[in-house]
Amino acid sequence: MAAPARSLIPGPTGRRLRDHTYEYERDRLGFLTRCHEEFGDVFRFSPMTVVVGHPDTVHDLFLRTNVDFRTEGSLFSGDRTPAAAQTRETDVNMLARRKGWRGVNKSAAAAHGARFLGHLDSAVRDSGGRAVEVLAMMKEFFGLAVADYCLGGHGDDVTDVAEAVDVSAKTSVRLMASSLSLPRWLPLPVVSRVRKAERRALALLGDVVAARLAEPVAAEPRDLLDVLHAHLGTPTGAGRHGAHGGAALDAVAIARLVDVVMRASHGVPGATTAWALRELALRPRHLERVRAERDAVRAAARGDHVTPADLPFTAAFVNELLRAYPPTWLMGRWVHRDTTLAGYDLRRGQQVMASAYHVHRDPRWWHDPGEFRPERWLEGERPYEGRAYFPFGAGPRVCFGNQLGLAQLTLAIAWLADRYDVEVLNAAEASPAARELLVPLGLKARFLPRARAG
Ligand code: HEM
Repeated sequence: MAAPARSLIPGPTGRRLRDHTYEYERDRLGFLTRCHEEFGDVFRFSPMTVVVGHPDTVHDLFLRTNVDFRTEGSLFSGDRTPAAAQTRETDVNMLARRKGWRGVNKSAAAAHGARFLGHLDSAVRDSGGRAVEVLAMMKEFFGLAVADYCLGGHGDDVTDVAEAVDVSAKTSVRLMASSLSLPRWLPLPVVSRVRKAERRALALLGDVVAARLAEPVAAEPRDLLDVLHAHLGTPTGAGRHGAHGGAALDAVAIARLVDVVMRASHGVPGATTAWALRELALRPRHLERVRAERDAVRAAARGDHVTPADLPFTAAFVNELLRAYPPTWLMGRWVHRDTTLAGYDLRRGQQVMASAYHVHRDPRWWHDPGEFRPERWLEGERPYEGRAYFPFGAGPRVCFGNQLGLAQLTLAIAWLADRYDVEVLNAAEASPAARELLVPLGLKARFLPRARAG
């Protein structure tokens, strides 16, 4: 017989919540490391926040999402009945996954891949050899790239949407980054700014969606919008997760889904590219291998036609970046109904967090986790025990763009290393900053064209 669940979760005591929050805000990674060492794989950070650190528990949490746990719905949808809005968003999201997965990952990704490096080329050229903030530059570039993937083409309307989503995501960061949950309905100036930016992004997106829906359905989807267009009118609640009748997929739901995709990926691949440039600057032997691999493809007379499969070292380098510096380092779920996890009782409304950063560096599951070693991914065996690697999350809400993200990162890093000498001005100082994403804060670089680029 299973042991009864315990209700008392260990954790720092004796101080008021505010003190722990202060300590956490001063050094988020260090605070969680210390709690983990002292209290083990399940600890309480505040009465409403629990942190889990064992990979099996993390996966249990992820796999039970949409049933016992929920991801946060759109915070800023303007809807005052969050539960209903969340159910609707979950249904639409799950429908897009069921119907669009194949198209999203193959046909639309191939069409997008052909345009992707052109966007990167313009972004780097625009910097004109001047020192730039790498994070800002890469965030903007990937924002445009994801807009292209979702909406296709280079039209001004797509650029306007990318900019509006960028403003909306940046405005909301102040709320999202707060470790204290603010009631979203409070009439605070920051909440109304967030809502205004969100409404503008949705209005622009609505125009692009309406224009596309007026066209005939494309035979081969060129982008995510084509995939969704083909399923206009499909009931969203018909699947396993839609227990609420499921209104038909309509233009509003499509615009919101595209908005979610663009906002969920905001800054994420950009952060990993910034880490890549920092690591390549600190470890020239990795740079040499990335370049040698790209040269080998050229020598095999395939010129510029290169796929991630041609670049195994660069792909391993990307895996190692996502291990050592997972951009979405802390993932959370809300308890949707009273339940148990890892033998502890949880109450509806509590939040459960899992740190990929800590699991990815736990010596119980990894050899030499402190070493940055891409080769570990090329040695034949999986380089970790169990389920100790989850830079994209897992379960029904696993990252929507995981394959796309890996392909984009591998190609972008190989392309940059091949075409440019990237002079990083402060690689050693830009150490991990655990904000809403894990980033090398303040990283600056100059992109100088290489004489020998092909
Ligand atoms: C370095 C690349 C990327 C990383 C590391 C990453 C990571 C993640 C993570 C950790 C989650 C949360 C998963 C969970 O809670 O279980 C997530 C969600 C998501 N990602 Fe990504 N992501 C990346 C790129 C992208 C791209 C390029 C797109 C868009 C095409 C994208 C779209 C999404 C969406 C829509 C969600 C929300 C899924 C949902 O709530 O159902 N991501 N991503």
